[in-house]
Amino acid sequence: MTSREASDDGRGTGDTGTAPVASSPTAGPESAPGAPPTADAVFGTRRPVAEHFARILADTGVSHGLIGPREVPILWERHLLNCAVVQPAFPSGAAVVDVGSGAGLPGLALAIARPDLHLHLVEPMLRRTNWLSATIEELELGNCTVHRGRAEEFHGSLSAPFATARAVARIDKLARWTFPLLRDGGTLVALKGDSAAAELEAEEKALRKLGMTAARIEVYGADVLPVPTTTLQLTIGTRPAPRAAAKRRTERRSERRPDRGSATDPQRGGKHHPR
Ligand SMILES: C[S@@+](CC[C@H](N)C(=O)[O-])C[C@H]1O[C@@H](n2cnc3c(N)ncnc32)[C@H](O)[C@@H]1O
Repeated sequence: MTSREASDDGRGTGDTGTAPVASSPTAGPESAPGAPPTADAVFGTRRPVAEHFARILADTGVSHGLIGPREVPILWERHLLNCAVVQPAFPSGAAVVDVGSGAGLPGLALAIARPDLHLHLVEPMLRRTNWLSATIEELELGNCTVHRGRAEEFHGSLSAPFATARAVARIDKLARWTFPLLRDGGTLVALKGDSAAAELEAEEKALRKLGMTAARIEVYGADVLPVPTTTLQLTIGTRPAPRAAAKRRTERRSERRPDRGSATDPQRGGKHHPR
């Protein structure tokens, strides 16, 4: 991401169209590096689509400021493979919310590798959502939906059994943003790298308060990448329905204060029931 784009959320520009991605008007396309032989093991028959995505990233991904030009030579290892190797974390047919998708990482890499998944790409910046929509169209991906906005804005309206994110926020903040997007028993698969164990240790108490019931660290791609991808996977429990939760809170309160019943409770001695 460029620093200019980092402070520009694109709102209020009135630009709701789809950005062209096939070629950049201002810069010549950077040439995407060829796919390494390991791409076959990760993308299988979808390798040509992954190669097409690599070309788009190297061209309009750079000229639209979604990735830096210095990322181009390392597109496969650092981005496409780094993200797509995580695919075993998701069971067949699962819906996955990618929070802070940016240039479609990990969302589009997963959608390409696994056409059985449905990826919901959540991203607040207009320039990025336009680029994502145009890229999805160009790659003819039928298993992606783009949602423009911050993750918090979708609490209560978007939910899935899985969420994922890479390079978006520390795990405690990410959990606050993503747990409400998970169905009961759902799992956040956060691509974290070396910081996974330290972040979990530092935030475990806070994460349990937020509803985490299990956590594990899984490493993917050791056979295909010089630096494999480390994920922190946090599973949440079953949340009580809002009405049941409110009832339970009321019961707990009156258990704690047995001398204080309701205003019309003869035990309470309120004005409706003078002694
Ligand atoms: C450093 S970029 C990472 C992009 C991509 N995940 C990757 O690994 O290349 C962080 C992204 O998170 C997005 N973001 C920041 N806050 C967010 C929020 N509250 N909800 C959803 N996305 C957010 C930003 O707009 C940006 O695209």
